[in-house]
Amino acid sequence: MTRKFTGDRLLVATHNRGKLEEIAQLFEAFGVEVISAADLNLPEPEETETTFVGNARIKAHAAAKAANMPALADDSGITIDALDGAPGVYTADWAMTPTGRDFVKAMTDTWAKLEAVNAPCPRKAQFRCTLVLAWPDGHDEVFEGVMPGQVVWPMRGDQGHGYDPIFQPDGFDQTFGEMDRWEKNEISHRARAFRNLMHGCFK
Ligand SMILES: O=c1nc[nH]c2c1ncn2[C@H]1C[C@H](O)[C@@H](COP(=O)(O)OP(=O)(O)OP(=O)(O)O)O1
Ligand SMILES: [Mg+2]
Repeated sequence: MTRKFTGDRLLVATHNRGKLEEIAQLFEAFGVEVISAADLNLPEPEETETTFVGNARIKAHAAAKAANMPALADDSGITIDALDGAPGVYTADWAMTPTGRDFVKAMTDTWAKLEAVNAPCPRKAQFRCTLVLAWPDGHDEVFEGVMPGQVVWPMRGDQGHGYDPIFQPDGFDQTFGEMDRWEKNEISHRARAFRNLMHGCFK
């Protein structure tokens, strides 16, 4: 039996503003208010696992225990076919520089890697999201969402966050970076995982 969430406030175990805004907007329609681990000054645990679900579990359980309330974590990233699924769980790491995250650099490097292997077009890729809802007693529920598409160049659009300007979802002419936040939030990997979460853990 899937455990239900019955509160009207939920802790979201993320330090990523872009993600938080999307998750808050998704919950808004259901009357659930979200607070983030960053707002509560909770520490950012190290993501030492090699899978999305493993890292989502680390973040969700750490926050649920620290705040003694249920917590939702999102671990996500892009998998690119011609790069054998990279960057995958290392999507955020590809943006790391000595002075913090630089996604223009990450997108430029990603494109250079695709050119280097002479990847045929379209350069198929998937955005993936794993959501873990964890309770302080150690129970958790896991939900996933995938949005297939292609990596495009040059970057297009200044909406969204992360790798949005180089990801064009299948069935659309715009990149995630060109879509307004409502549009992206209807079709994204995160929206798809969220729908599964609502079916599983909410009434
Ligand atoms: O919708 C998205 N649009 C563009 N890029 C995205 C998206 N969703 C994930 N991404 C990228 C950003 C980050 O480089 C990585 C997630 O890494 P991930 O560890 O799950 O998140 P994070 O470190 O940014 O925040 P936190 O761990 O505190 O939730 O994938
Ligand atoms: Mg992270």
